Parts: sequence; structure tokens; C-alpha cells
Amino acid sequence: MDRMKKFLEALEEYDGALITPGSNLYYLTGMAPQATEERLFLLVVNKNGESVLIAPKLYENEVEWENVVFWGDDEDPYEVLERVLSSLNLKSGRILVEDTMRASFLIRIEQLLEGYTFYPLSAVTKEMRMRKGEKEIRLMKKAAEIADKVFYEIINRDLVGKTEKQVALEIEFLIRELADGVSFSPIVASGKNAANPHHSPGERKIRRGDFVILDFGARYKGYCSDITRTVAIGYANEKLKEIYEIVKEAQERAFQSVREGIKAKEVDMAARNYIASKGYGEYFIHRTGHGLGLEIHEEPYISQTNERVLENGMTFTIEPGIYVPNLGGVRIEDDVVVEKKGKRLTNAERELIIL
Ligand SMILES: CSCC[C@H](N)C(=O)N1CCC[C@H]1C(=O)O
Repeated sequence: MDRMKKFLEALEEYDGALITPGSNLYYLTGMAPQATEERLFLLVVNKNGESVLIAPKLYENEVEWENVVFWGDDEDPYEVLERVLSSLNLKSGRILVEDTMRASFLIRIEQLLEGYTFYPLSAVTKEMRMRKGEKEIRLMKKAAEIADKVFYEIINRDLVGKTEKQVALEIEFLIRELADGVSFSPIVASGKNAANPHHSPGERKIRRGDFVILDFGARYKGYCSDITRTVAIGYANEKLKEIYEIVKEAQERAFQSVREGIKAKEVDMAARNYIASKGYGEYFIHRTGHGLGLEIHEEPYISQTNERVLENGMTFTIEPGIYVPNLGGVRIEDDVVVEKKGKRLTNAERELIIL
């Protein structure tokens, strides 16, 4: 069934939806306009399935929608919106609003729509998007293969003496050659910096003895991959080697626990309990993984508290890590799809590689 049709069926308890560009608009309509930023680009939908697209005039040759009203830079888009709302008979009720809509749009819309209660659009779309179809999984597999390929390309280069920033840029360049873009800004964290899970690549030069966390992903036809590997440079410090083996085993245990019908929190606990049993519990400072799809982070989150039951077609990461301040860190991450059991989409080497 067409996604928009399914969305309208799920709309039951709501009176309409206001959808600005982002992953939901793309998921429902295939539209992904670039750089709409401060210009109002809005799909207005009512529960009868009638919709009007309000779009800036500079997208005139690009967008296709049955009912569309273009507005020029010399016009007030909210006057257009007022007319559209009345033509769709949207006068009061419960309305879904794209979660990432700019506050400046929402504030103006609230002034136009007195008597409405707003709800996040994700209340409906997250349920639809969580289970991927065959085509979506094929695209995610392709994004994952690109991530594997980029990993091998980057470790075949001499990283010693390069700054984290340079390596991040090289990774980004490699991804952009093979995919539509990056799924997030690559993380390159070397030496002590690897103790920060979301380290921003900086001016530190990579040197012998470092463990380096490389965390990046590709976006392919909208779908994201996300991979992390930790490599040693020149030789492996004994303590970090021990930590590496613990993280590798924790990742494997979490992966082996995946099956249809298990709760997300059970996958988290498979990794977390193992790391705790080895005495490093306090150094595993984030959830074990997150859902992956059109967004780099989406449902289902693989956290200690998530009661969500895993179903076939759900896709997420498994990425335990241990981060020891003033020493460094190790993280190993794969993308996984539930197909009765778990199946890895990323497959780059997980044994410790010493470059
Ligand atoms: C979107 S930036 C972070 C990408 C990374 N692979 C990631 O998702 N994480 C790194 C540490 C934990 C995990 C997270 O939940 O943020």
C-alpha cells in the first residue's frame, strides 16, 4: 500500500498534519527539497486525504504535487497558509506537526490556528518507519557496503602524522565519491580523545601507540549506514588490547541475542552485563545502539529501558564501547536487521587491526 494512504489511515485520531521538509516528508512523498531553510515549504494534509503543498517559487520547476501554491519572496506565506487551511476546512482539532519544524514557523502557525492542539508527527510516522520493507533494506545494505569499503580504503592509507580533522575529511571525501553524502560528520578520535564517544575531530596528530576510533556512515538514496571500528597504530597497548577484546565479545553477545520477539532492552543488557562482569561497567556510558533508517538516530533505541519488542524488518546499530578517561577508548559498531535472527549489514573486520 502506498505510504501516504497508510499514513492517512493511521491519522484517524487527528484532524490533519503540517509537514515541513525532512525524513517524514521524504518517506511519505519522495520530496526532498534542498535548502528550504527560512522559506516556508509546507505540505498541509487533512483527514479526508486532501492536501495542498505551499512552496517557495524558486522550487517551481522542481516539485510536483497535485495541488500546489507557490509564493514569491515578495509575498507573505502565512497569508497563503490561511487560505489553504480554510480551503481544507482545517478550523480546529488535533493536528500533527513535523517534529523538526522551525520554532519561528510553529509560532506563526499557532497564531493562525487558535483552537488547535499540536502533536508530533512522529507519533504516527515512527510506527510506520520502524519496520523496513525489502526495498528499504536493500538500500540500507548498499549504504552499509559503502561504509565497509570506505573503512578498508582509509586504513590502507598511512594515518601516522595526519590530524584527526584530515582523516575525517578523507573519510568524508571517500563516502561522497560512492554515496549521496555522509549520514553524519565522521568521528575520528585518537589516543586520549577516544575516551569521548562523540569526539569532534581536531588538530591532534595520529601517532604510534594510539588506538583510533573511526565512526562514520554513508547516506544512499536517503538511507543511512553507521559503522565504528577501532584500530591500533604501530603496536597495541596491553590495557587497550584487553579492553578491545571485551568490547568485541560484548558486541558479539548483543548481536547473538537479536531475534524476533526479544525486547530492545535485552539486546542492550547482553552487551552491558558482559562489560560489567569484566569490571568496566562504569566506562560504558551510552546505550548499546539506535534504530537506523532515513535518520541516523531513530526508533528502536537499544537502551536499558526500551521495552519495545523487536520485529522482522527493524534495523539498528549495536555499538558498545568502553571509554577510560586519560587512556582512550574502544567502540565496535555494526548495522543489523532483524530477519527472525539478527543479520549484520556491515561486515568489515572486527578483529583488532594494527596498522
Ligand atoms: C550521529 S553522531 C554519533 C554516531 C555514532 N555511531 C553513535 O550513534 N553513537 C556513538 C556513541 C553512542 C552512539 C549514540 O547513541 O550517539
